[in-house]
Amino acid sequence: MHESAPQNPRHLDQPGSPGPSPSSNASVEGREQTTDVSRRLVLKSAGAASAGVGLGLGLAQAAASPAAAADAPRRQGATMIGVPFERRSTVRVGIVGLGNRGSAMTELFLAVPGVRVVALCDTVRAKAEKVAAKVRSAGQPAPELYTKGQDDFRQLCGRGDVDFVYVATPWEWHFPMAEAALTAGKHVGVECPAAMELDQLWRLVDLSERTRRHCMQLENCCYGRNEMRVLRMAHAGKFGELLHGAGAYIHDLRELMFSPTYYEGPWRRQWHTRLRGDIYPTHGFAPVANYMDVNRGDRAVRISTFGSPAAGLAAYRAQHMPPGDASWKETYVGSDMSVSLVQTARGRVIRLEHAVSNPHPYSRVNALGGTKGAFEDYPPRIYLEPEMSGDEWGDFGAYAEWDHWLWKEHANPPGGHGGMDYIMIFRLMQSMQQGLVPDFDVYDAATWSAPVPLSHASIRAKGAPQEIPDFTRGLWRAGRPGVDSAKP
Ligand SMILES: NC(=O)c1ccc[n+]([C@@H]2O[C@H](COP(=O)([O-])OP(=O)(O)OC[C@H]3O[C@@H](n4cnc5c(N)ncnc54)[C@H](O)[C@@H]3O)[C@@H](O)[C@H]2O)c1
Repeated sequence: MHESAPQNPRHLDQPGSPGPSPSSNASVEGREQTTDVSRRLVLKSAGAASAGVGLGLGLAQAAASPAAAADAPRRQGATMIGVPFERRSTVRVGIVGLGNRGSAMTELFLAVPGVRVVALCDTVRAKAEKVAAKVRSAGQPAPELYTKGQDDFRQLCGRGDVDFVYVATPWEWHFPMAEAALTAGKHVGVECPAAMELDQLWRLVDLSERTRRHCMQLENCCYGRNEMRVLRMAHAGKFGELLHGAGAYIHDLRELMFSPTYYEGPWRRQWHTRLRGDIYPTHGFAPVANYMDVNRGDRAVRISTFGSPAAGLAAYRAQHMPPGDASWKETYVGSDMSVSLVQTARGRVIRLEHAVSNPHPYSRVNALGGTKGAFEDYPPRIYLEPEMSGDEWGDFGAYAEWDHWLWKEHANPPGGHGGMDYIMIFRLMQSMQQGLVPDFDVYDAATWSAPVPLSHASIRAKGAPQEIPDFTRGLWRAGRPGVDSAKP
């Protein structure tokens, strides 16, 4: 079974490397540790508890509250909101991590006109050579390879001829790699999630502001055809006043997580020995955050999470793994199903779910509701007044006129996940070539990833709400374009 699941192009995967986290104390032996992860986030959120951005507070009251901004570390540079890329006819890309994801995404970078893949990095030389062959067969010069160990990505980041670094490595590497790219003066796009700890998210915000380089969460689901259509309809008022939404990552990854060959080592499974909550929130959270203009007129202010027992991975191991397999040393603490509720400054509610360890058909839920109707995905269905009535869902296919211009222009995009990967890369490269403001920025990356540490902290605190920091430091109130872009 291949996680990218070409059988169903809408399935999203997570592809890994062994080795302990460079930045956490997580135990490979499996005992959950009260690591820096939970300590740091509890410290941060305790301060924000006085934020006054409470349940049901209206926008005006929320806006009047100084506490979220007060909780933020001191700004070290001007905001990156609304900052355009420097215009360049050719974008020169360096790619770090050439496993399942990095290798497939290289093909998409190569498919966009005006993009050159100039450097590749992976600790496994054979993987770099394989992807280099793809670059050459696309007619581009042989890329430089960086395969001399776990820190060679720093050399790639330091090259003078790289404009953009794409990071597709195990989660524990996302932060150090994004940090290195920004520090070297490069724009960086990071796979999901952007970082695993709250202080790392703040550090990315600070670094992006200081270096004047964009740090972006490459959340491909924001570019799904359904998501973009719902986004446009929501912004046009078709659902009325938006009230609630839901997003999820429900994907049975047991076979892949125990496969000796699919990921580069057991990194993906080992995160289940460290954190209890929603360790992969962005696929579900980001599209709904876009519908609700989070960081563009609304703000995610707090999260409460409850987690079920962790039983699925141990049950799978008992059935499939031979005695003596290294996995028998692991203790899984991650909740098989974690359910989070996020409240926004305008009082809206977003439900997030994460479940990857039990039998269940794939779903990102992707739901939205307002005063005039509702949408639910998997399968897509819509209920809008006055078109529908009598408790009968309507045909979402009938609303194709609401497709985003990117989908109207690229009806059959290449690549996996139904084409949204390509649409995202095309749009990002277009923004860099034309000198546009990116559709999403470091504030979105930090907000969408914040449930990783905060859901863990909430579960440990018996579901107690954890304040989500205002990474914009007060600038979330102004409306501005995002993924719902105008055609340039
Ligand atoms: N957005 C999506 O739809 C999507 C889909 C799949 C994977 N992902 C993300 O992509 C990332 C990679 O997943 P994957 O399935 O490709 O995993 P993988 O294990 O197949 O690939 C990771 C690669 O990183 C390399 N690597 C590890 N440490 C490194 C280091 N220090 N320097 C250089 N290279 C290093 C490994 O050798 C491996 O080739 C993860 O963050 C995952 O969540 C996102």
